[in-house]
Amino acid sequence: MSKPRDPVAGPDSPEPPFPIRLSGPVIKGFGRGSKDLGIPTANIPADDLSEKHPELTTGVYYGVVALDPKTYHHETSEGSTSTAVVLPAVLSIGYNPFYKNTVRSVEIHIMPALTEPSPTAAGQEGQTKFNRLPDFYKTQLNLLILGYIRPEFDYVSLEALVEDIRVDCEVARESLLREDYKCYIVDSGKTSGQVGEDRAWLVSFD
Ligand SMILES: Cc1cc2nc3c(=O)[nH]c(=O)nc-3n(C[C@H](O)[C@H](O)[C@H](O)COP(=O)(O)O)c2cc1C
Ligand SMILES: Nc1ncnc2c1ncn2[C@@H]1O[C@H](COP(=O)(O)OP(=O)(O)O)[C@@H](O)[C@H]1O
Ligand SMILES: [Mg+2]
Repeated sequence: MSKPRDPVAGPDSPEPPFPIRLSGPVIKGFGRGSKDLGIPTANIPADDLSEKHPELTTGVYYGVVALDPKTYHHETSEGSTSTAVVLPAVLSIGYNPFYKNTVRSVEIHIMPALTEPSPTAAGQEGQTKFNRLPDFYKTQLNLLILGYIRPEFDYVSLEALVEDIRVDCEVARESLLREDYKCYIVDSGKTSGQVGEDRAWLVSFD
C-alpha cells in the first residue's frame, strides 16, 4: 500500500514564485479528460511558458481561475452574472507520463465553489463524479497559480491515475481554504496591496 498523502500542500501563505499569472483561450486537448477519466480539464496554450516562467517545473498545482463573462455566463443562485466568478482549480503542467505526450500541456480542472460540498471528498459511494460545467471552449481563461502539489507520475492503471487526481482535488481544496489563499477567491472589496492587484488582474478581460 502506498502511504497516505498530506491533506494540504505548500506553506500557509503563497511564497515566490507564486502567484504566477497565466492566461489564454481554452483550446481542444486530446479529448481524454472527460471520455477516459471522467475529469474534464480546460487546456490553454503552453507556448510561452518556458520563456515567461522557466522556473515552473512540470507537475500538479493548485490555484484560482476566472472565465471571461462575455462568452461564459456563470449561473449562480442569483442567476447569470456579468462579472467574472473566481473558482478554485487544480492543474497539471507537463507531458502526462501515463499517456506519454510529446508536447507539454497546461490542463485545468475547475472545482466547485469552496462554499459548496466537495464531490471528490473521500468515502462517497460509487464512482467519483468530478465537477462539470457547460463547455466553454474558446473562452478566455485567467489563472493564478498559488502552490505546488506533486510531480507528474506514470500509473499502473487508469483507476490509480483517477484516484490520485481525486486526492489532488481534495488537497487543492484544503490548501485554498487557508486564509491567505481564500482571499484570492472571496472578494473582500480590498483593492490595494498585492492580493488586490492579483485579484483585479484575474477578473479583468479585454
Ligand atoms: C490535477 C491533475 C493531475 C494530473 N496528474 C497526472 C499525472 O500524474 N500523470 C499523468 O500522466 N497525467 C496526469 N494528469 C493529466 C491527465 O492524464 C489529463 O488530464 C488527461 O490526459 C486529459 O487530457 P486532455 O485534456 O488532453 O484530454 C493530471 C491532470 C490533472 C487535472
Ligand atoms: N470543471 C471543469 N473544468 C474544466 N473544464 C471543464 C469543466 N467542466 C466542463 N469543462 C469543459 O470541458 C472541456 C475539457 O474536456 P476534456 O475532456 O479535457 O477535453 P479536451 O481534451 O478537449 O481538453 C473544457 O475545455 C471545458 O469546455
Ligand atoms: Mg482537457
